[in-house]
Amino acid sequence: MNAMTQMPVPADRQFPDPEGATPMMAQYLALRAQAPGDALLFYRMGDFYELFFDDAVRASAALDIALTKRGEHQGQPIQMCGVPAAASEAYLARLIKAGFKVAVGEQTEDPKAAKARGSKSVVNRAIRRVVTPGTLTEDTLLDPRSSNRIAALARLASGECAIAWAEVSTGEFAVMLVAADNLAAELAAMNPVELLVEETRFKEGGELAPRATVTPLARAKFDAASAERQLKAHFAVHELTAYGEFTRAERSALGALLDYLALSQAGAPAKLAPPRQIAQGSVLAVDPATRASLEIDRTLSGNRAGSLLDAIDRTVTAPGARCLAERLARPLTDVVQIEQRLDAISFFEASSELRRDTRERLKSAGDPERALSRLLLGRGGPRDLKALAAALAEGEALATRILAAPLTAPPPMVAASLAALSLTDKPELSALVGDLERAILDEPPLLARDGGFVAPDWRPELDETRKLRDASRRIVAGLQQTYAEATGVSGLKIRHNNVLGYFAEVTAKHADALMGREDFIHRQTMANVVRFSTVELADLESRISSAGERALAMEIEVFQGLCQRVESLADPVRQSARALAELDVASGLAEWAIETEACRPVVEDSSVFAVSGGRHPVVERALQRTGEGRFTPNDCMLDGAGAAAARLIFVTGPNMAGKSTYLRQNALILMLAQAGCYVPARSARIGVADRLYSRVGAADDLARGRSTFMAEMIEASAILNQATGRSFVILDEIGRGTATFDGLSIAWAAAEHLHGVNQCRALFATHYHELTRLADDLEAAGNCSLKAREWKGELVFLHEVGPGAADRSYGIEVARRAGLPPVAIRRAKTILARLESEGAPAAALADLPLFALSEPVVEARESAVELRLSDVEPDGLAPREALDILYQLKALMKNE
Ligand SMILES: Nc1ncnc2c1ncn2[C@@H]1O[C@H](COP(=O)(O)OP(=O)(O)OP(=O)(O)O)[C@@H](O)[C@H]1O
Repeated sequence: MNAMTQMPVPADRQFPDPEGATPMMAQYLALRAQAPGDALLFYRMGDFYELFFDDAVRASAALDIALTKRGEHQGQPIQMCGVPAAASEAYLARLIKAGFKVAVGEQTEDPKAAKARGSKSVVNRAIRRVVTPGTLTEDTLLDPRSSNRIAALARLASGECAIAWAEVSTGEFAVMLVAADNLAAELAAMNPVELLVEETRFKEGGELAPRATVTPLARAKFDAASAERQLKAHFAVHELTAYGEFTRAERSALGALLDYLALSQAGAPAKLAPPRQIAQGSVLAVDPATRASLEIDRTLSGNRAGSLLDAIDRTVTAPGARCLAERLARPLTDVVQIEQRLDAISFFEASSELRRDTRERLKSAGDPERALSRLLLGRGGPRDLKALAAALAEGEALATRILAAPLTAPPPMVAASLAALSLTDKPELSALVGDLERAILDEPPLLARDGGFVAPDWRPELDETRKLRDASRRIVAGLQQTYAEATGVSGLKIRHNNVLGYFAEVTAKHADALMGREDFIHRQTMANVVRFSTVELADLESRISSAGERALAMEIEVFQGLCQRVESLADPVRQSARALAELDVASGLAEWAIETEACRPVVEDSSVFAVSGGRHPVVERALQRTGEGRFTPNDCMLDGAGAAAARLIFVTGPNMAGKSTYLRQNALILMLAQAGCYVPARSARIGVADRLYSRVGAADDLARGRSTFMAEMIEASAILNQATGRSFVILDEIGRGTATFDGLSIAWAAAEHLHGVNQCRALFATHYHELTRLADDLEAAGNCSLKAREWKGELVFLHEVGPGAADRSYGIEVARRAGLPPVAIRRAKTILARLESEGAPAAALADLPLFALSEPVVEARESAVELRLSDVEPDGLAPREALDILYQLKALMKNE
């Protein structure tokens, strides 16, 4: 979502006052006043949702539908547009995507009941929900493979900050304290679609979470004391300590979020799990710039294809895909937890048969998490019930299959999943699954509203009523024949509509045959046909409709009964759904590991980073796909303590040799290892990092008014200010965006700072060869370089990392390959030769980066004669041409 789509509707819009309004318009304006100002109001009128006034203007423009008028209010025409209720989800989806919120006002009584109160009364209506990006539950509106979080940010005057977040569709509800300078990193990890902030912090919210819709709330909503009351009431506990010791900021964030969810669900708040408190520092901090530059879940251009997540995702279910995305978004720092995840992968890696069976079974598990949440919110249907039953039954079968495998005992994480999935020790859940399977037809309709989903044999009374209804229908069908014979009109038809009920219909020319008869009562004459009712038909009609109504009422009762049972077992159902997702992730990662020869990393509490044969999973895949050759694996050895290896390594080498790839692949390996995944390497020993930073060629951040160089410096200063001895940093060509000496000085100082002050593990790619000399002076710094070779006049990149600094950059060769005009290439070679041949006459020249243009070169302007000569290829000249050129040169000399 971009900045343009944020809050397109100001909260303080004015609607007309109700003075002089028709009763319906008065009701509309009352509802409009209740709805949040920044939301559009969908006002249900029969089969349509109508929008009026400013709402109509905005919605008709956003949806590209006709803007019309309906009557007048206070002498002004009322603008109106509408969408059919049956297709409203598609329109909602488009509005939400465009950054709107929508309050849905429904009819809360039967129009007949309103009529009974008097002919002028208006059908009662109420706002049933406010649809916002963060409170969606509909499958059609959600991306099945990504989570849909809503977060609230509380910042106290004391500086204490907390973020609470929830996933309405799964019931997740959590909170964590966050250091102010980590807010952006945490929000990037969480990736909420909607962020609630105090109204005075609206702008800051947009900066912290540029991809979210930012919703400003009144300051009072963040009041910690009322938050505590609300939380206690919601979870029906005396003390919140049951769930943890929450600080004021945490309570404030949780309360604001809960309140918003309750309001958006119009008093029927989402069924959330009790708040989970996430410890600070339990997650590898990765700031938004790093996350973006490493292309974790989407590429810099915003696509999932080409990201790390896309490269390693072999999950077969939507909840599995969401769980994997979550792990990559929040890699861990706790070695024990990481090891547990790795154990689960190893378990599935060990047996290909078990892995295949597991993945096969999971494919039919569906998305029980989201089905459950829809049912809990009263928005589910029979299909959701059936989906839950299928998932739970599949889970049970899977647990039995895995436990029966002739393997070593499953590791703790897998064992916990199997325990959650087993139904043998959960009689109530098991009975529910059995009942759901028997009670609901195999392919039930989406909604319960129209019935037709309860299986035969489930309720004998229902079967009886249905039989009655069907028998009456058969009698009606039989009557057509009887009436045709009795009247002698063979074309007589029995039809049905909502106004007349069942009636006999004949063409106009046969009407007389029925008109005179007592048993046929004339009801309607149309252009071509005439309609009659009979006592018999009326009687059957009432029998059919009352049987139908009774059958529907029974079906709804069955549905509600089953929903209540699901609700009372929501916790174990949720745990089973989670277990399926985790088994999907573990077996999927094992599949990926085998397919790509990834290895299990040794993860430890140390400052070592030792990777042998490391690869970049995305670049490798791209090379395979395009058939451009094999990826060259490379080692990387760092030690924050400076004992086993250098802690800071300068990476040099020609352009295009693979420096950026090398830097990124090591950052990705660290991230994957801490997320509890295997890593693309022959072997890896990874000391857990607290923060990961990557400064790799920032693009212009013009939207926020920052030049490339400014953006680069902001990121670099964050790193130098925040990186600790346990952090891991990759820096790519820092300082290149400014004048040479400035750039070199900045790079130099940054390297010294990282080495001496931050003392973190760092890879530092640079074209400033002067920097490589630092490796001799700094006790724990080293050099490595990517090799290239000239072969038959062509430059060949080996993509191989070796010790020591690069000797040459081959920049001009790369420029030639890129198609710079030959004359410019020749010119560049001349300048380079001059720069190199002058050795070190002055400090300034000596300190020049090897291959950048700079001021002294501009002074060394060539004469016209020299320029003309440099274009001459003597071997290709005929004697006559050579003579001509000599004359030209003499003329040029005269002019100079
Ligand atoms: N280890 C490798 N094995 C095979 N090909 C590689 C390897 N590393 C990089 N490449 C290929 O080389 C291309 C250039 O790599 P990369 O962008 O990392 O170079 P660079 O040295 O950072 O270049 P520059 O200095 O111009 O930014 C990649 O797109 C990739 O196709």
